Amino acid sequence: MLRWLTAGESHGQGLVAILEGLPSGVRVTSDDIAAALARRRLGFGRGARMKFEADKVTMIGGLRHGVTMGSPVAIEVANTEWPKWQTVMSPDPVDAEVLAGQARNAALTRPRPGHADLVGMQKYRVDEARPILERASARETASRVALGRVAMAYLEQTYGITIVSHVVELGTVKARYGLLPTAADLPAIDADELRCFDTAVSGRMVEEVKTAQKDGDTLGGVVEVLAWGLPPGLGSHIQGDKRLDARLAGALMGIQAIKGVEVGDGFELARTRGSKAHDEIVLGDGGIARASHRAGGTEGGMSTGEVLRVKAAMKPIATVPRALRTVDTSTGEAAVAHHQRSDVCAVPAAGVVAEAMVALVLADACVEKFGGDSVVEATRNHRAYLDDVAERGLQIHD
Ligand SMILES: Cc1cc2nc3c(=O)[nH]c(=O)nc-3n(C[C@H](O)[C@H](O)[C@H](O)COP(=O)(O)O)c2cc1C
Ligand SMILES: C=C(O[C@@H]1CC(C(=O)O)=C[C@@H](OP(=O)(O)O)[C@H]1O)C(=O)O
Repeated sequence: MLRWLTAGESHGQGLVAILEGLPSGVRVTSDDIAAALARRRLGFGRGARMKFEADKVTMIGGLRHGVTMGSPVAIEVANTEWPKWQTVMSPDPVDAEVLAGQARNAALTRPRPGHADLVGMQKYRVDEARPILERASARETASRVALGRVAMAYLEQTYGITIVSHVVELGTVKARYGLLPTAADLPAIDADELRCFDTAVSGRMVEEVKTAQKDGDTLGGVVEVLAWGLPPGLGSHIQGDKRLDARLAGALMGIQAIKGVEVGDGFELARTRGSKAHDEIVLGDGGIARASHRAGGTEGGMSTGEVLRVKAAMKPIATVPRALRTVDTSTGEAAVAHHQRSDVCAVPAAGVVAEAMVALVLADACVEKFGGDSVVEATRNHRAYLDDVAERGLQIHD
């Protein structure tokens, strides 16, 4: 079993992340992780903080000379903003007079609709939103992307699995494309830092963000994560919590602001008759084949061996510049929500986080299916399983 955990606040000293259960022999470096973190900062419409803050990565444990040892991988992502916040966010007590002189310490008593502020104040018995928003903030996703990069290295090197995300909807703009059969078919387009594989559509998405920004508004959208090279049989039908689709949905919904998940043609299938909804099993050139790919790569809670396709819907950013109505909890009077600098749109970044979560779930399912304390052992188990499926005439030929 793979286990992961993160800690740290948005304006704290840094984030820490631990991943336990990977075999030895996975090659990954702090540069690989820094590159993954750099991708998460991209996307047109992100706020000023993305420009002036750097993600400083330190590998704390689990690796030696760029190779995992089988021990827990521990990563620190330092917040380079920390010097400005070290009094306000000090873990140790700070003199009240010193704190009073800090503008950053002003009590946040005008909770933002759509963020964790109000319910967090109710639940954790605090009189302002700072202790809540610090952890609710999607800054935390940097630590999950760091772990996801390690999981991706394991998936690529052991099983040849590739994972990619792209933006399929941003505000009212939709991207249209056919099903991409292999990762190699992806055009290498990252237009205007919007990870959308259709340049024309990317341009319209950028305009959508600019217009929202001009209007003092924010945007959400939909990202899709695709994974190639999965073996059949990851996950299981035998218990709800073992189902691969359930595990993917839980992990994607665990990303800040994700409000919907779809596997394959999900919601569209609900509107389609059974005769048109399922992927018929037919005789292809080499043996068994599928006539279509609507299910998105899972059946019965197990990977089918086809391209995995999952979508995640992100609601618009909660910190709306043209601030929304709220109540000032210190006076009990009507007010507008507190607003600081903020992202207008973080959909492409959410795609990078979604990739990381898919990688962690798939890595967990692979560890469960193929075991092995080293990459060599896991690779051998994987090969033997695929050979057996092929010998029994059950391999899918697309
Ligand atoms: C990559 C990313 C960046 C985000 N940036 C912001 C932001 O700048 N301002 C904001 O108010 N919310 C932002 N959010 C959304 C909030 O983190 C989220 O709305 C909040 O944690 C409340 O959780 P909920 O939306 O799931 O209810 C971001 C989310 C993600 C995934
Ligand atoms: C810091 C990151 O995202 C932050 C996520 C976030 C939120 O409320 O979720 C609010 C913003 O923080 P701040 O208000 O300090 O500018 C984003 O910048 C990051 O992704 O690294």
